[in-house]
Parts: sequence; C-alpha cells; structure tokens
Amino acid sequence: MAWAAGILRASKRVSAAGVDLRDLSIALRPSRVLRVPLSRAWWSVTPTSTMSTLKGELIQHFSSEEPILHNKVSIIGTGSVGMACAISIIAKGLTDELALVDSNEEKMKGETMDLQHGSVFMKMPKIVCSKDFHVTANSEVVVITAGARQAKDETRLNLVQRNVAIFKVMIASIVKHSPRCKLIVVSNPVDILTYVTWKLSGFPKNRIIGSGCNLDTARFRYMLGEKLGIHSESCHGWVLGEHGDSSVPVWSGVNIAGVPLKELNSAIGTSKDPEQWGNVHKEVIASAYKIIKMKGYTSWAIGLSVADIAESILKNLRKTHPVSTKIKGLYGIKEEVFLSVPCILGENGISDIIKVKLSPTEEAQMVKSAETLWKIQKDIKF
Ligand SMILES: NC(=O)C1=CN([C@@H]2O[C@H](COP(=O)(O)OP(=O)(O)OC[C@H]3O[C@@H](n4cnc5c(N)ncnc54)[C@H](O)[C@@H]3O)[C@@H](O)[C@H]2O)C=CC1
Ligand SMILES: CC(=O)C(=O)O
Repeated sequence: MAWAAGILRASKRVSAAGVDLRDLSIALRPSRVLRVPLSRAWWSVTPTSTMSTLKGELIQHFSSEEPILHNKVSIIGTGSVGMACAISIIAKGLTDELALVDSNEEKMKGETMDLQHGSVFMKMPKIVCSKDFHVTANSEVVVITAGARQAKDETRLNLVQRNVAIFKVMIASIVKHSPRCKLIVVSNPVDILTYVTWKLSGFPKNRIIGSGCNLDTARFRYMLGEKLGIHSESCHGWVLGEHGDSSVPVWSGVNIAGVPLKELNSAIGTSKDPEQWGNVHKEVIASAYKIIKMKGYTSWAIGLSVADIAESILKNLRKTHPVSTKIKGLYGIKEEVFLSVPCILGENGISDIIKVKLSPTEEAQMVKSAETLWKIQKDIKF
C-alpha cells in the first residue's frame, strides 16, 4: 500500500484547505509521523467517532461513496514500454484509475511508487499495482506490454513462441476480471500476438487492437517532416501491413495540405526515383534496430502512440489509426492474419475499416506480409 507520510511539527504552520493543523484539538508530539493510506485518503473517508484523530477533526464524513470507474486503464508489464505508456496516458488525463501488473514485483512496486509521488502534478486519483490480475478488474482498456523483448539484432518474429507461453496465462486472467474491456496489444511480434490474443480471449475482433503500424506511421510522418521542414502533424501518409520489417508505405496517399507528392514526383517510393524518397521508409524500418542498439529498447514514441490509441477509444473519438486488426477478406487475403489498416476507433474498439485503394505493388506487399505472418502463425502451439 502506498503511504503519504506527513511529518507535522507543532512549530511549523501546516495547513489543509486553509485550516491550520496546529489549531486542531489533537496533541501531536513534535516530529510525530502521520501516515495516511493514499488510496483511501483520496476518496473514501471513514467516520471517526470513537478516537480523536487529526483526520477526524479536519474532515466531517458527509456521505458514503461507491467507487464509480469510468475510464479505468490497466497496463500489463511495467518495463520500459509499459511505463512509457503509463506516463503518456497520465499526461493526457485519460483515466481515473491506472492499474499496473508485472511478475517482477520489486520493479512494479518501485515504478508505481515513483508515479504516485507525482500525484500533485496529475489530475487523476488512483494508481494501484499488484502481481495479481484482480487489480485490473473492470478496466475499460487493458494495454499488454508484458513479455520478452528483442535482443540486439534479434527480429520481432523470433519472439513468438516465448511470448505465446506468457500470453496463455495472462489473457485468461485479464478476461476473467474485465470481460468487456478493449485490449491493446503492444508486445512483439505485435501482429502475431494480436492474433494470439484474439484466439485466447474469445473476444469479438473489434475489441482486440494491435498497436501495429501506429508507431511506424508516426516515424514515417516525422521523417517526412524532417526532410521537408514541415511539422509531422501536417505530413499525411500511412504505413500499413506488418509492424516492422515488411511494413508497406502507401506512397500513393502521401500528401501535404492535400497535395499528393506522387503528382510532383511520379516515381516516388520506387527505385527509379532520382531523389530516393523510398529511403524514408527504409529508415523507418531501420530505426527500431538503431535505437535498440543505442539504448537497449524503444519506449517513448510507442508510449505516446499507445496513449493516442487509448484516447480515441476512451473518448469515443472515431479517429482513424493504422492499427492491427483481422484483415481476412481484404486485398484478397484468405488467412486469419492481423495487419494494420486504417481503422476507426471508438468506445467499442474498431468499428470500421477504411478501404485504402492500394497500387498493385503495395497490394502485393500486403499479401506478402500476410503470407510471412501466416507461415509463422500456423505452427503456433496454443
Ligand atoms: N509494438 C510496438 O510498436 C513495440 C513493441 N515493443 C515490445 O513491447 C514489449 C515490452 O518491451 P519492454 O517494455 O522494453 O520490455 P521489458 O523487458 O522492459 O518489460 C517487459 C516486462 O514484462 C514483464 N513480464 C514478463 N512476463 C510477464 C508476465 N507473465 N506477467 C506480467 N509481467 C510480465 C517483465 O517483468 C518486464 O517488466 C516487447 O515485446 C517489445 O518488443 C516495444 C516497442 C515498440
Ligand atoms: C521495438 C519495436 O517494435 C519498435 O520500436 O518498433
């Protein structure tokens, strides 16, 4: 349990809502430490009839409160990515309760305390954690970042069977405690683990969302912006398909203020382009490997990107995001694979998919991604 420890010294002026705590009728010894459990102090005030305490003198119990959770978010995995998601979600003020779960209890508790101590700067009442998934009960959104991560030079696809074993236990526990939640899968290989989550959860496909190419697209827009000297928000373009190595940049749709770059350079994105704009996408693919080589993992951009996805769901924004969803039936894909296409996200998760008209080359790349994933998926042992 988190404790707020207030050292109240009679000689100092300490006040709450303008009440000078020295004026209250309890004798406090100098240096006496008053410990208040943070999670209870914030919203359920217990009547103090028999014993006179400072809290009892300060606060008059007025009415009983039933905790009503509107926007509970749980994050599974308090590693680099989980904590980047946590701070990004908190900074956007998206949730009234954040629950953190990790099998590494020490790390999880340390991260939770560290976040709680920033409470003065956040507009949210409750951060809780436990090794036990009961702490996630009644979540609106559960973000899955737990699992093994890539070692230096290891591909995302290499992680599959290691993470499937972890997911088996994890998904059953999440579903038990939050049967109506939307699940955002981040752990890699994200497209395959989104499929695994869909299989294991028994949830309808709209409530299973892979973070997919939301990050690749953000990287792409940033790099376009750097090349053009325009803010990334004004650089419109989509990276679809598999998150990572076989992702597909949709050059036919890249535009600035409605001006398609393909109209200005018909060879854009191809090997015939004298300006080699295709290198922007190559750089997107290489960037995760580069960052991992330099700092060991990627975290900040994925955290911000997950908060963006969560915001669309929790606020029912119906914004479009390139996230990983069951794509069977689109672009002639017949297998049960999850790939990123622009999806409309709202309170029910993915409500609709935007039918992007791909060039024949782009469509062939999508089909190839699907084949790559299916080759691995078909051998997964559940
Ligand atoms: N989809 C995307 O765009 C991105 C995905 N990732 C992926 O996110 C995942 C997490 O990455 P990091 O946070 O850097 O790894 P990390 O190793 O720092 O954190 C993973 C956490 O999961 C916990 N964990 C492992 N098994 C667990 C279980 N059964 N139950 C609860 N907790 C468990 C570990 O104790 C650890 O704290 C990796 O798979 C990584 O590849 C990372 C960046 C971008
Ligand atoms: C690690 C990873 O998947 C990324 O940063 O793209």
